[in-house]
Amino acid sequence: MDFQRAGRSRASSSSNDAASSITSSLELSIQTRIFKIIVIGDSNVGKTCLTFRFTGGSFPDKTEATIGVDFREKAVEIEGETIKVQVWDTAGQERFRKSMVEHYYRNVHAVVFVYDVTKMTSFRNLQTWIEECNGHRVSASVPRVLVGNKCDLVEHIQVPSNMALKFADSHNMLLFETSAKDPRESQNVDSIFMSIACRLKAQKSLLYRDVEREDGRVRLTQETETKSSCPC
Ligand SMILES: Nc1nc2c(ncn2[C@@H]2O[C@H](COP(=O)(O)OP(=O)(O)OP(=O)(O)O)[C@@H](O)[C@H]2O)c(=O)[nH]1
Ligand SMILES: [Mg+2]
Repeated sequence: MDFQRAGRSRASSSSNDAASSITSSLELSIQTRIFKIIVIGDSNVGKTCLTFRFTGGSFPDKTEATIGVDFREKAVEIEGETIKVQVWDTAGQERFRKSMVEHYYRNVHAVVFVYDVTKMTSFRNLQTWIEECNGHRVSASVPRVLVGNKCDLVEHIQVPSNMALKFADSHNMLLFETSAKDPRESQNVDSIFMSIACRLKAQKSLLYRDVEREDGRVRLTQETETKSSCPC
C-alpha cells in the first residue's frame, strides 16, 4: 500500500516522463524480493558479530549488548535474481527484547538460532528459544538453522559437534559450526545466510513480481512460484 501512495503523490506533481521513470524505478524496487531472517539466542553468543560478518565482511572491534533489534541488509544474487537479505539482529537479554518480540516474528521468512560452542548453557537454552518461536505461530515451513559460534576458541569448546548435530537433526535444522571472529570462516558465515536465501528462493513463496497498472495506479499482484535448481 505504501508503494501505491508513494507512486500517486509523486506522479501528480511531475511531468509524464518523470512519472514513467518513477514507475519504472518502483517496478524495480518492487521486483527485488526481501527475505526477513531473524537471529536469536542467548546474550553474548555472537549474534551481532555474525550478522556484521555477513553484511559488512568484518568482525567488529567492539560490540555492546543489542537493545531491541538492529537491522542489517545485504543484496545477494542467486541465479540472476537480486534478493535483499534483511537480517534482524535481536537482543538476547530479556530486558532489551520484551517490547519487540512480536515484531521479530511477524512475517519472518527464516530463523537462525545461535549458541556459543564454549558455553553449554547457551546450548541448553536453545529449547527455550525454540519454544518462544513456536509460541509466536511461526509456521513449520519457515526454515530454521542452528549456528554454533566461537569455534576459534578450540581450547574452550563445551558443546561437542555430535551433540549439536543430534539436536539439529531432531529439530529438522541444518547445523553450522563457525566463528564470526576467524576471517578464514567468513565463507562459512556467508553460507549460513546464503543457504537460507537459496532455500527461500526455491520454496513456493510470495512474489511481488507482476506490476499491473490500472487507471495510472500501480497494483501489486501476488504470484506463487516454485524454483528447483540452486547453486547452494
Ligand atoms: N572468540 C570469539 N569471540 C566472539 C565471536 N563472536 C563474538 N564474539 C565476542 O562475543 C562477545 C559478544 O558478541 P555479540 O555479537 O555482541 O553477542 P550478541 O549475541 O549479539 O549479544 P546480545 O546483543 O547481548 O544478545 C563480544 O565480545 C564479541 O567480540 C567469535 O566467533 N569468536
Ligand atoms: Mg547483539
